[in-house]
Amino acid sequence: MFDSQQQRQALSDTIRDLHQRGWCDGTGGNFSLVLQKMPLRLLMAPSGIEKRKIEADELIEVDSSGKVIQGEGRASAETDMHLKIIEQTNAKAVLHTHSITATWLSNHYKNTGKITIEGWEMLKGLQGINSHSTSISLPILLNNQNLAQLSQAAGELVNDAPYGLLVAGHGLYAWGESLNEARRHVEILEFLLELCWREQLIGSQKS
Ligand SMILES: CSCCC(=O)C(=O)COP(=O)(O)O
Ligand SMILES: [Zn+2]
Repeated sequence: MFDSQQQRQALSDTIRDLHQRGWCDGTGGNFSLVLQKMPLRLLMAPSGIEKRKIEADELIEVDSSGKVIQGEGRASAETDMHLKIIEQTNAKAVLHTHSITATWLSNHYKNTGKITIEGWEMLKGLQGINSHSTSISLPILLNNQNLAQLSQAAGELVNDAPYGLLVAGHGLYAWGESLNEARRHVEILEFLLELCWREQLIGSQKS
């Protein structure tokens, strides 16, 4: 079992790595790790912090109502989304990225409410998938600055979602039963979205 300092280090390392991938530029994205389930204690990046240089001691602890219980700064504007996903699934970590690919595709497909992805070997990186011959539907929610409404809408979808969902014109939420699993799911989903985007680009060049 990791102690709290190791968890801080693991989460801040993950955030900086995701920044290096170009998936949370500037202050974009937010990230959480469950320290304790009952009562809930969530380790999170504070609101408005640059993800490029976040350090372990800058992370804050948040309770089940989104109140900061340890550390400096405000809770993320999107804390409700993290709380809802953790409340409704077995997630121990939620990673929210703002890649160009997820931002563009979620906007492009927002009227269909989902992106269907099928047939790729990399699908097997998602927990529970054992064959390329499968199909996932990544739900897309319309963006909403009212986080109570956005998280309620997310709550209706998370149990059928493939460890991820998109918010239109905004980004990806991915989760897992450990920080490692959540990170793998971000990498897999971002990879699959990148394939969709490149297919779109090739398609639009042909026509
Ligand atoms: C330029 S980031 C806009 C806000 C956002 O979508 C995000 O993920 C970061 O919000 P936070 O309050 O966690 O800084
Ligand atoms: Zn965001």
